[in-house]
Amino acid sequence: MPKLILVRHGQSEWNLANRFTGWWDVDVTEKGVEEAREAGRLMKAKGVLPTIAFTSVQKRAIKTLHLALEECERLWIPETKNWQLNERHYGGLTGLNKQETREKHGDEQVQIWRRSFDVPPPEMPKGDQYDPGNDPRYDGIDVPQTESLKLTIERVLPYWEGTILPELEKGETVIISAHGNSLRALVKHLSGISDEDITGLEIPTGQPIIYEFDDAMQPGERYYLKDS
Ligand SMILES: O=C(O)[C@@H](CO)OP(=O)(O)O
Repeated sequence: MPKLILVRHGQSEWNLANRFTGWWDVDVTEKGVEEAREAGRLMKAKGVLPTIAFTSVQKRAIKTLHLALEECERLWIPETKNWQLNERHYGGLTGLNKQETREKHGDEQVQIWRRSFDVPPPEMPKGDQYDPGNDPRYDGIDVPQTESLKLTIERVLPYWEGTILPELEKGETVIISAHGNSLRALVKHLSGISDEDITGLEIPTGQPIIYEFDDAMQPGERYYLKDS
């Protein structure tokens, strides 16, 4: 049965600093490095070994992938990076401290920006210090100025359907190393979670999530590898 492994990057510097991150390219912390390595050790111990890898163009996800693959001795597998697996773009909130933003705008507003299905955060002004628009990795890409989960789904799912799913159909064991909200987008689709219920779903850092696909390429119940 083809298997899909989803892993959110290990703790990032801005997870630790409690700042809205989005497309800003922060590194993993020491704890994040250890979480990533532990994910790889777990895959090795459980014998769930990826044969092909996908990740975003953000170093916290790329490094997590490499650290995990190193631990399970799979650094050699083919790997593709694509911006469509990036974290949701946090718009004008990027760089702000989450607690200070709650104090300024209230808990309810911040929760809407963070977890509502289709309300995007305020747009990032052009030329903002955290605007990745001129970064060469985004050449030829229409970099968004903000994204809701709905907008994130609109660019994650075409990549899933056009590029990743065909690899599973060939029988590959696929690992995707990505981000809290790009993975929420995928899990919403694969587990058929409603627009209302997705607001309550959190994806922990460095914990491999598994889907097994049947002959008709229908995903089973997702589970945490540590619980299997
Ligand atoms: O800051 C971010 O980009 C994300 C992930 O850390 O935060 P949130 O939990 O608010 O979606």
